[in-house]
Amino acid sequence: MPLPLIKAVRAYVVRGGGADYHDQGEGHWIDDHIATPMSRYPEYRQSRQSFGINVLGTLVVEIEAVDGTIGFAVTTGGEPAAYIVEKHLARFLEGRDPTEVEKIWDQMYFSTQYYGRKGLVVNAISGVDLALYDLIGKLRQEPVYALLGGKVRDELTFYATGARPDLAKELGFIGGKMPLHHGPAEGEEGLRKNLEELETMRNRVGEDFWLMFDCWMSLDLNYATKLAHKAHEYGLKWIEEALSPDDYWGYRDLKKNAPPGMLVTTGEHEATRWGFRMLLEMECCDIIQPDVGWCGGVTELIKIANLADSKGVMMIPHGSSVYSYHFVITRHNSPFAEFLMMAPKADEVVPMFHPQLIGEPVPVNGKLKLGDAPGFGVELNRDVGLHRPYPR
Ligand SMILES: C[C@H](O)[C@H](O)CC(=O)C(=O)O
Ligand SMILES: [Mg+2]
Repeated sequence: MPLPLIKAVRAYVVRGGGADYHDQGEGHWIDDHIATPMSRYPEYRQSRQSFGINVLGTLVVEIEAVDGTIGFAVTTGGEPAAYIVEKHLARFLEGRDPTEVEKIWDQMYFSTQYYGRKGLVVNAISGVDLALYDLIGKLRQEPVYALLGGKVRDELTFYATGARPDLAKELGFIGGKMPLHHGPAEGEEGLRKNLEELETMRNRVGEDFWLMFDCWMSLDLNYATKLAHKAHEYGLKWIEEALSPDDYWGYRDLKKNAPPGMLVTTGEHEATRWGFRMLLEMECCDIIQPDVGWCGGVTELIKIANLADSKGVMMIPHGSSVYSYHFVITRHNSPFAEFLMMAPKADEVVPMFHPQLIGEPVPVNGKLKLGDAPGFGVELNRDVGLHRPYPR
């Protein structure tokens, strides 16, 4: 039976937490002297908010069908992304059949290609695509994982990202990914401190628990190679996003020169099948980490995941809560998932996209069974101060 046509697309902006998970209060581990490409400037070293990491805020996209059913999604991009959704992308959806996902994606991408391709525009496209999947699921009364071919395993298994892998172990996660705190501009002393932190955590968690470093694009090839070799002594499982996302050549060389057994991972700031094709064909990494809210949405992630699968590369999406859980549960090359610890001290499991999602599931003992609620299985919290800057 044909689904009701799309009546309206609306884009809202929300401040504080949620999809823009770096928009946190003072004292949160996620904003405490984390190495970034801006760490070369001492005045921007202590806080990522100081250089504007949270300047955009959260984007909420709603798509309403003529029967009143609403699909929605949250991602980042804030007001500029809301402008793109309302003024440019909405025309490719309103009046159309919601199941035309491929054609809608194609039209959104190619109509914006002259100013888009990556970053903010693909972020906005991702938000629309996720809301469209949520709408189709809600109209068909099926969870998104069922639309994607169904579960290949009963439950999700998680590692945790946060400043306290030792506590993550107690909470039942299979591993802990810690932020790197000191970049190349902090010299040998910074390198020593990075290694001391790793050693401390290794001593606390024992030999077998996975420990990883998230370098958030902050290093150069020499530093990353040196860090990888020194960290090997403490059993570092992977080195993540060590270099600029544009430095495919650097990633290729880092992977070639990494110590045996240590994985090189990247991709959370990469977008589309073409960006990931570069990473895969140049053999830049062992795990690709697309963020489904940034890389082009589910429609594009299907293509990215298939490319990775054909190369025998794992695809472990970056964060993004329910939007990645529904995908990961359907893929053999995504054997585990990331959980981002949003508690300020990384000492308890709290919903990743709080306060924007109602009913957001969280891992218990590092595991999660997905329910069968339609769409992505969550509702939008309308009490978070939704602001629609560009009503039509
Ligand atoms: C901890 C990282 O710096 C960043 O905030 C999150 C991230 O890159 C990840 O979860 O991966
Ligand atoms: Mg990361």
